[in-house]
Amino acid sequence: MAKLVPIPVNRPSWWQMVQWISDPLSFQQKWAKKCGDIFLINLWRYNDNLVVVGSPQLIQEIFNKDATQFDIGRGNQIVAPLVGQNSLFLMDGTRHKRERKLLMPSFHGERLQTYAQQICEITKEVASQWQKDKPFIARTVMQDITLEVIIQVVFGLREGERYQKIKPLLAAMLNMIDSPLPSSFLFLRFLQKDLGAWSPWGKLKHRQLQIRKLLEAEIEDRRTHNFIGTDILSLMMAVRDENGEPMSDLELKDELMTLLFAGHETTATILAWAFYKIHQLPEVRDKIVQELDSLGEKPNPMEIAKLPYLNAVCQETLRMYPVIPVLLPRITKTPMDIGDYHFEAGMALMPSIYLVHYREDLYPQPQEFKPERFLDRQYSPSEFIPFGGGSRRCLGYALALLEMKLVLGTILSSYQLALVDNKPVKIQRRGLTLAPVGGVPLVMKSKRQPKSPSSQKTASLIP
Ligand code: HEM
Repeated sequence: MAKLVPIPVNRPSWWQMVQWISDPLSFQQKWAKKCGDIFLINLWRYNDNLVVVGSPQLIQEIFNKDATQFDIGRGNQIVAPLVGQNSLFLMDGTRHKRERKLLMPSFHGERLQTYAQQICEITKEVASQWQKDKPFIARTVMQDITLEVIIQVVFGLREGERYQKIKPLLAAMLNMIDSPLPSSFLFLRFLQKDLGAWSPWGKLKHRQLQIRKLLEAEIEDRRTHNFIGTDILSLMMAVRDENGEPMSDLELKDELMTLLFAGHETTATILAWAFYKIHQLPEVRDKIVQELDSLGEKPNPMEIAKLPYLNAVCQETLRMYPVIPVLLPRITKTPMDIGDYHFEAGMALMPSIYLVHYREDLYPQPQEFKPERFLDRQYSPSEFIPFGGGSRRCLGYALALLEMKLVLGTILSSYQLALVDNKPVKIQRRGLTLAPVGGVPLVMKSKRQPKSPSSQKTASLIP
């Protein structure tokens, strides 16, 4: 049987680019209805061979294929201006494999447990500044927490001049691409012109250079003083590959930028969505709080991380609100067949988190927030893909999930919060990510004491 090819979206490429930047989810929804699970898009002056894939079967085949059959780093040039050319995002083949092997131990196993207490303390410290009945923006506060987590966990920085400087610089750099119009700078390379410190691109590059200088000074300082801490930077400086080679300074700097960039925006955004849904649906909040109370007054952070309903709420939030619209593009190096489809060399395959997570056959009533679906059913690695899959699966997924649960658990057990108003919150592009418009305004109504387990019926906790 002759193989199929993806149906192209029959609109001008400039129109597709505008839609992709301004509202990538509606764009995908509309064209999936017309063309089915897989279609070809052409983004003006960026790439005319992009294939959006919404079928879990095809995505599983893509994940299963040997990574050497695709160029993935090459397809990620869009992040190069933010993280540098020596970032994991931009690597391919054996270089990518080696770098992942060097970085992976910092994000898994027992290492994670050592970060748990820090995450809870940072959360408590930030929340302690809230005043009763005074509104705050959930996304901003979450960014404060997640940036602090990255700075402490990755750099081991808690005080000092470098610490004071790096936080506002990074927040300012990312805030420069916080809505659709400025985000277009990332997609349109001809706009990336450094016309001095006052031009938008010049300003972004200037801030990036300042951050890189701070990172350079930190690495230098550690070398001079032979400092070895428990943070990720210390591990990165100590690891050796199978030939006994350490990571180069350029790699260290670019990977630090990568972790800063990939590790806190995403987690802050998903936490803001979680607070939104939890406070929109009182029954969800009540169930989480009951579950937290069942652990007693001062639970161990790793006990919080194991709570099943809290875990299901995090998964349902990740399902409903994909932080990025599609996974990293996998560019075919040679012509290849996947499922019933044939792809020529040079096609950029983009598994769509959004299309998969809103499939009626997998997630009945996908527009409804129903954490229970994750208690009732086990989803396969290509049916639930908030962190991607295969050889490029998110390096920080375990840290991100742990952070989500600990931040939610720490705050919900000690504070009664409420949404400032009941207006539905829309999704808007923020650089390469998708974030809630307005950032979810919340207000602290009162502090609360966790109830002792004996004063409640734990049997009724889980639906
Ligand atoms: C809720 C939070 C997060 C979400 C939703 C998320 C999502 C993703 C996704 C979808 C990818 C692409 C995977 C693919 O194409 O298969 C990715 C890659 C990556 N993420 Fe995350 N991420 C999160 C948090 C983090 C954190 C906390 C870190 C590190 C501190 C991190 C570091 C990375 C890195 C380094 C990559 C590139 C991996 C590679 O190319 O090999 N992410 N992430």
